[in-house]
Formats: sequence, structure tokens, C-alpha cells
Amino acid sequence: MATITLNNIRKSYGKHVVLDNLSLKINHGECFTLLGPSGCGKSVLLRLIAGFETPDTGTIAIGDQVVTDSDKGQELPPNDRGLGVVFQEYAVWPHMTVFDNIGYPLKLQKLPANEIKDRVMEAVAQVNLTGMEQRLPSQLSGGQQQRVALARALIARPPLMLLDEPLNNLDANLREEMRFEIKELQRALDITILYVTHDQEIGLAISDRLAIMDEKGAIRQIGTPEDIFERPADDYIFRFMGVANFLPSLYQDGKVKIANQILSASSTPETTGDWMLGCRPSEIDLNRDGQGLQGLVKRASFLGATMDYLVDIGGVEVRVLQDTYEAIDGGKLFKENENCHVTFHNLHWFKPDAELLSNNNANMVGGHN
Ligand SMILES: Nc1ncnc2c1ncn2[C@@H]1O[C@H](COP(=O)(O)OP(=O)(O)OP(=O)(O)O)[C@@H](O)[C@H]1O
Repeated sequence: MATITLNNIRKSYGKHVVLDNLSLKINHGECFTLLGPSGCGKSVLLRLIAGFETPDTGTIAIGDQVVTDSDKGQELPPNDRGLGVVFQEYAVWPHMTVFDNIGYPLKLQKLPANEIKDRVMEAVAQVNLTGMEQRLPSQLSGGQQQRVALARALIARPPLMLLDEPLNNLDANLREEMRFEIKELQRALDITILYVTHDQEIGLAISDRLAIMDEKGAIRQIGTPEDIFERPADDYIFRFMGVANFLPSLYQDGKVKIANQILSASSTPETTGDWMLGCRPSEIDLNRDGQGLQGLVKRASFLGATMDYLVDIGGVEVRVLQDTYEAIDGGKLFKENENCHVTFHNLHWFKPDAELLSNNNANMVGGHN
């Protein structure tokens, strides 16, 4: 079974502790993503699993086999771990054509030439490089080289693939296409994929489960894309997964107050006291019917299909995104300096810890990208 089990991993470089006390289990046949900001330790974790680096403490098992045991000083060499690996540097062999680069793992397995040819041509088509089989890497763009590396890793059909930002050099269309392709291949071949990225959209699109890491290399939440997006464990996750509004709120006597106005809310916090209301810009509505909190439109930007508003609610600024055509149809298009009322849907309540307060001077925090 192509599972990965990490137990109590610590990795430091000099005094810099990148990962500490990290444990994680990745199931057979799942596409699991490590998602976190740049520099949080995702690639280091992947290199430890691949066997290119040694942890200070902890064990790593692939299936039933312990491949790294730092207490016993045991390390299985990378080549014996049964992994397909694509790293950011997408090293392709410069002296070999695209065909030879991709077919190399099969040549090592000494497969017959006609089978190699069929499988290479299939892989070439999967990564959209048909017609370029005889080119050298120097005659390819960065994104094309990245696809060669991906095809070369996939062709050997390893039970477990480690992919470190394998799509980051591709343009938006191709990236979208390739992420579906990776997901399809993973399902069709029943392989396990551990995918590393700082891009939330890719993480949500391809994963069965994700682990969200913070700047300190700690895992904050593990869950399905829906869990992470709809039920964030804390304000860090909520902020990391997209543009977020945070509104200081007081819950008292069964009522929620924001900027001294009473909010009639579909959900309330668990206990009385100060809270932060987290809400996505697309989950806020503006109206002229007097429903919700009173506000003033400070900025109205037409972005084509969406309207992007900045609304002041008694000194608290919130970002609101509305579907332009729905707004036109419903007579709810607003201009700058117009009064409005604001309702909120899908509320998230967070305890206002020091980190949230310090990040929250503008009440609005953008998702990392
Ligand atoms: N060989 C090394 N020596 C010293 N420090 C290192 C080494 N490799 C990584 N680091 C440090 O470990 C931290 C984590 O690096 P890592 O490459 O895992 O980040 P990442 O989360 O993959 O980021 P990105 O998304 O930018 O690739 C960084 O602060 C980096 O500087």
C-alpha cells in the first residue's frame, strides 16, 4: 500500500528549526496537498520523504516499510523508495530529446522498444507536447520542460508521486488543464500523490485532503477542500484561503453588535464577549430595503462580471463582491458615496487573538498567493 506515515519529524538547519514534532498520515490512493506560504517548509518535508535529506528526529514509513529512522540512523536511498518525483527545478537531461527524456525510466526497466514508443507517445499527448518529441530541452520553454519532467515521472507509473509545484511555470490555461490531467491519472492508476503548493486554487481543485501549514512549519488543519474552505479551524486558515473581512463584534444578552449596531445574524458566537466576524466578500449583500447594518459605499469598481465595493460600516471597512448582472436585475447597483444596508451570509466567528488584531487594522486581509 502506498501510504506515507510521518512520525514526530524535526528538521533544522543550524539554529533555524524548519519543522518540529510533525506527524502526518497520507492514505493510499489519495491526492494529498501540503499548502502553505512560501518558505514554510513544504519542500523540505518532501525532500525528507524522498530521502534527499535526513531529519533530526522521527521516522518516515512508506507502506509498511520504515524508510527513515533517525534514532537508528537508518536511511533507504531515494532510488529504492519507489517514488516518482517532480521538483520545482524540473531537471531534465539537456543532451536527450523529449522522447528519450520521457522514455528513460522505461528503458531502465528494459521494456521492448515498441512498448516504450507507445507509452512515450501516450505520455507526450497527456502533457500536450505532441510534435516536439525530437526537440532538445534547450529548444523548449520553461513550462514545456516542466511538462517533460512530469511525463517522465508519470510514465513509470510509480505507486507514489511527490510533486513540488510542478505546474508553476505553466500559463493559466495549461495549468488548469494539467491539474485535471494529474487528478485523472491519479484516479485511473490508483496512485497516491503528495502535492506541494502555495496556490489555494490548485490545492482545492486537486486534493482529496489538504494540510494547511503556517509560517512556522506547523500544520494548522487537515481536511477535505470543503472542510478547509467552509469550516476553517481558525482565522489563519480563513485568511489564507482567500480575501477575508474581519469585523470586530460584541456578543452580549443574546445580541451581536457591530459598530454599535445590532446585527440580526443566522448564527451567533458560542459565548458572550468580544469576537471577530469573518465573512468573504462574495457572501455579503447590499440593499436599499433597510435590512442589516447601515453603511456607506466608499468605493465602487466595475470589474466586468463583478462589482467590487468598499463599504464603511461605522468606521469598519468591508470588501463586498457582487455579481454585476444580478445587481442590475435586482436594482442593486450602488454608486460611490451612496448609503446602503448590509447583510451577511455564512458567518464565521473567531476569537480575536493578538495575531488577528495586529493583522486587522484594515479589517480586511487578502489571501496569500
Ligand atoms: N539546505 C538548506 N539550508 C538552510 N536552510 C534551508 C535549506 N533548505 C531550506 N531551508 C530553509 O527552510 C525553510 C523552508 O524552505 P522550503 O523550501 O521547504 O519552503 P517552501 O515552503 O517549500 O517554500 P516555497 O513555496 O517558496 O517553495 C526556508 O526558510 C529555507 O530558507
